[in-house]
Formats: sequence, C-alpha cells, structure tokens
Amino acid sequence: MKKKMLFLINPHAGKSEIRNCLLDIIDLFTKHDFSVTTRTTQPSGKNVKEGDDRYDLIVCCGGDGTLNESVNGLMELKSRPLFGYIPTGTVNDFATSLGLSRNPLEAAEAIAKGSAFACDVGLFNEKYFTYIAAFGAFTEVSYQTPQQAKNIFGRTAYILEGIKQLPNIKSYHVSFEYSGGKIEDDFIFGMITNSSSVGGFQVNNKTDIFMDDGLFEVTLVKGAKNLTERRMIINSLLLQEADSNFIYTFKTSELHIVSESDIPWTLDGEFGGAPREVNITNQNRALKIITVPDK
Ligand SMILES: Nc1ncnc2c1ncn2[C@@H]1O[C@H](COP(=O)(O)OP(=O)(O)OP(=O)(O)O)[C@@H](O)[C@H]1O
Repeated sequence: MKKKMLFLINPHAGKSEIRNCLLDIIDLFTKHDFSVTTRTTQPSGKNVKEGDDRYDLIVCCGGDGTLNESVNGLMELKSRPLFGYIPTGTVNDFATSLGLSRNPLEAAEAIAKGSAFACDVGLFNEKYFTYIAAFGAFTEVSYQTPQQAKNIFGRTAYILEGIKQLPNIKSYHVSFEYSGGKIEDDFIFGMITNSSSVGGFQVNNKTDIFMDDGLFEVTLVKGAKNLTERRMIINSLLLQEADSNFIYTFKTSELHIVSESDIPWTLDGEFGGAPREVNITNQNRALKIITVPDK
C-alpha cells in the first residue's frame, strides 16, 4: 500500500527557490511510492490540521517559522506521523544541526530513503520549539529583521542587526530554577537550546550536544555594570568563550523562569510572547524526524 504523505509548502520562504524544483520533488516522492497531498502554508493559518494524523508522514518545506509552526501542529495530533523537513529558509539552524541538505532535491531524496531519528522537542508554556528559546540581546534580530533584508543579505542581515542593537542592550532581573539549583541575577541574554547551531553559527563544545538526550543546553549572560564589563562580555560572546564571571552554562531537562518585567522571547527565531513566568520542559525524543540514511 502507498504511504500517505502530507507535503506542506511555504512558497515564500527564503528566496522562494523551491518554486524551481517543486514538481521534481513531488515526482521524486511519487516514484518512491508515496501518495502525496500538497498544502501551501498560509501566513496566519494553522498548517497542520485536526485529522492530519491519518498521514504516515508530514513533510514541511520552508524556513524556521514554517518548521516551528508545523512541529507545533504535529505535536498536537493524537498520533504523530513521521516528520520530514526540506529547509528553504535563510538560516535553518535545526537543519544544520541534523545535517540536512540545503539542496531541496537532495533533502527530499533523504526523506524518501532516510530513517527516523527521535529528536527532543522543547515545551515553552503551551508552545513547542525545536532548537531555541531565547530572550534579550540579539534575540529580537531574527524576528525583527524584515523578510526582504533577510532574503537579500542572508546571514549578514542578522549580524548587522545584532551590531545595531549593541548600544541598547537592556538587562532583566530573572530567576532560573532548574534540576541543578537556582540562579537569580540581572541578565542581558539567555538561551535554552537543543541544537549545535544557533543563528547560523556553530555552538561551542558541539561534540557534547545531543539532540535526543532529554537535556537542554542553557547559556545565560549577566548584565554589565560599566562600559569595560560590557566590552568584555561582547568580546567573550563574539569569541564564544564562556567567561564564568559573566556567563553561566549548564544542562537541564526543565526550567522554571520568573522575571520582574515582561521579557520578549524568541522561539525558533519567531516571536514567542512576553510572559513573566515560563515553564520549559524537554519532551524527550518526541519528534520522529527523517534524517539522511547513514545518520
Ligand atoms: N502562502 C504564503 N504566502 C505568503 N507568505 C507566507 C505564506 N505562508 C507562510 N508565509 C510567511 O512566510 C514567512 C517566512 O516563513 P519562514 O520563517 O518559514 O521562512 P524564512 O523567514 O525565509 O526563513 P528563516 O525564518 O529560516 O529565516 C512567514 O512570515 C510566514 O508567515
């Protein structure tokens, strides 16, 4: 019997390159015995709908926003189909971490031939994220950089926006309760990740990061008291050197976060709301994603 595939396509992600090879991709899936149902994503709509658990496989094609929205929909289904991802966005950290091809046809072929990898997913209050939940400096960059600028400048647009923000870095008083203890301080930045690539850059100690170990990697950067400290913090961030005077790093499977003021969060590069209280839990191996055959 043919395997039923729901193929979600964001025609506007990245530079819309997918349009040039869409028919080839559908043809490839059909040749591999999939019965393909296509659905284009809509800007404000829910891509995955109730009843989509009748499919054996849901494949989405788009950037980080499409990925996040599709995974959120899939996680809500009663029984979760396998998941495939064809990355066509600007940065695609999740795809980089999983070793997925940036060539859409190659990525599609890997989905047709590959095997499932059970990957951790983060739950941030009621929303899921695949690779990052973050607040503070730099984090507004990914969802505030206009789509047109991202398309023209790609990765450079993120860096330019980040540098533009440096003089306005604001700190937040936050407490983090996790499996290893509690930290309370003023922070300019915090990220909870499940990925070895963030913002298009490889994260330090990549070999120590597993996407199926039930643990997040947490990085918190303290606020600076003066200009010299600020410069030191920026330097250690740029050089990716964790300086224990300013930067905390630890692993945990859950976090309870309370802040004194509203903090805008980013989830997988999209705006995630500004709650003062956040519960984050690792949904160990909850997403069965198809990766390249030898992975
Ligand atoms: N059918 C559609 N028509 C127009 N816009 C759409 C459609 N479907 C989704 N979008 C919009 O496309 C935008 C881009 O989505 P996505 O984040 O997947 O790609 P990207 O921004 O190019 O990639 P990245 O986030 O990795 O940089 C989102 O703002 C989404 O609302």
